[in-house]
Amino acid sequence: MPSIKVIGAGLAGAEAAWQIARHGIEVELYEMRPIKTTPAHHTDCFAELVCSNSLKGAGLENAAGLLKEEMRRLDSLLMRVADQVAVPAGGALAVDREKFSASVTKLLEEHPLIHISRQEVKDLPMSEVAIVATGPLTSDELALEIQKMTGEDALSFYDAAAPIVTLESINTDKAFWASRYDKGDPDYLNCPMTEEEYRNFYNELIQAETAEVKGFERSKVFEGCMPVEVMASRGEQTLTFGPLKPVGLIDARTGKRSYAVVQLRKENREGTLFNLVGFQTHLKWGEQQRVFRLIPGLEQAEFVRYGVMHRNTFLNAPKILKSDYSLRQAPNLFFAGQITGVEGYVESIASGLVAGLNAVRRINNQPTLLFPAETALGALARHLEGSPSVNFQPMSINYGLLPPLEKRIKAKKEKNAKISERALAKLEEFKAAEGLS
Ligand SMILES: Cc1cc2nc3c(=O)[nH]c(=O)nc-3n(C[C@H](O)[C@H](O)[C@H](O)COP(=O)(O)OP(=O)(O)OC[C@H]3O[C@@H](n4cnc5c(N)ncnc54)[C@H](O)[C@@H]3O)c2cc1C
Repeated sequence: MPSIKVIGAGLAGAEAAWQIARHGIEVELYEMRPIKTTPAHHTDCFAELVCSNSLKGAGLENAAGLLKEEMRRLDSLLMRVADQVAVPAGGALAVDREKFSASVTKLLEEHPLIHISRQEVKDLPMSEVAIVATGPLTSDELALEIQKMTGEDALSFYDAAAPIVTLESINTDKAFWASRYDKGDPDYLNCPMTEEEYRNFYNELIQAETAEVKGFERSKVFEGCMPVEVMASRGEQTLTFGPLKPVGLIDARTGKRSYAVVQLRKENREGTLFNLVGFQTHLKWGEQQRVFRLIPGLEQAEFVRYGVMHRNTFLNAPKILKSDYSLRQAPNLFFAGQITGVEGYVESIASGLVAGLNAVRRINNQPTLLFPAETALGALARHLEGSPSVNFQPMSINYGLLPPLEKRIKAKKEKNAKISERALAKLEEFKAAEGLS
């Protein structure tokens, strides 16, 4: 009996394994947890939701809702289980995370065609048909293998996030509302610094203790999400030409420009939370509180989230993958999930579904599938071809062709429902033509 290897039983791998098995093909499913875990996972279950329990919008007038509906129509296991364990969440599909992953695990474990090995895979299977779905936290050794194989020297990057503070804890006697050059509404809160205050802040910042991030190298951070302390270490004035630049920010109360300004931007619609713009950081949490409270106006700041940094492994998909999720240089090897550059739970599951179907096609010597561009699945797959909205940055790659659809969704719900209707009709046509059930 031919079989297909699936490496990683996260969201993409679990869905891919199911799709393969339901086509009557044996699956060897490899998962390294609990023998080796990742910094984000907490359980040994498959398809663990590592952070939020939301699978985004449920309605058909939004892109994520359409993507989920298309998956249901292709007998997605994860969608079926999600619907069974849904919890009330307004217009979103949210799930009981424990029931969700426990149920997926049980169904895969009980499937007669799925053989599970709890072990870390360290080599890429080159001769047989296989899917790599090891996620943004792919184990180091395998990541190195992928890097060697693809020749990419930019497989692994680090994402950093800025801290968030409450509005009520900001001293608005010191901070002032304005947007740079008075463009648009004065939506930012600005904390002005004198030269002395800046120097004091700068000296504390460059000496503050950072949290340890295994394997972190400064060279592997995108300029766009460079931690503030790393940027500061380039020179005393770097921040005043970067996130703390004072140009175009005049405090109406004094009519003057300050030596440096820290800007805070609304984090939520209610405007009760603000993030420190450009303050991505991996300082220790206690140090974040100590140093950032030196900023005038933030002396009493209450931090609802501290800045964090995590590894994010992904491929330069437009360069090395085909839009059927296979590797250009090794067509039997497919990639799925966040490692391909897709962002989010739902998108990871969807890529696993399509990669699973295509691996089946490959082993049966049939041409692989390319879903029509009008469908959400087709739009998602096209991010692999490097459609214009795709750039080589983690967490910024969305649906490829879907943003225009999403824009239209905002404009008119009814119109969007029609777009979705057409997408689903196209999907049904495609299913019939390709003999998909
Ligand atoms: C910290 C964090 C928070 C996130 N929060 C959200 C969120 O709230 N909402 C959202 O939509 N998206 C979120 N994402 C993004 C993304 O949707 C998830 O990471 C998603 O789980 C990706 O699915 P995946 O299948 O690609 O990877 P995963 O679900 O991570 O699955 C990969 C699996 O492969 C296993 N594995 C790794 N290496 C090996 C190996 N060598 N051998 C065997 N097994 C291996 C891992 O143990 C894991 O089980 C988050 C990502 C991170 C890192």
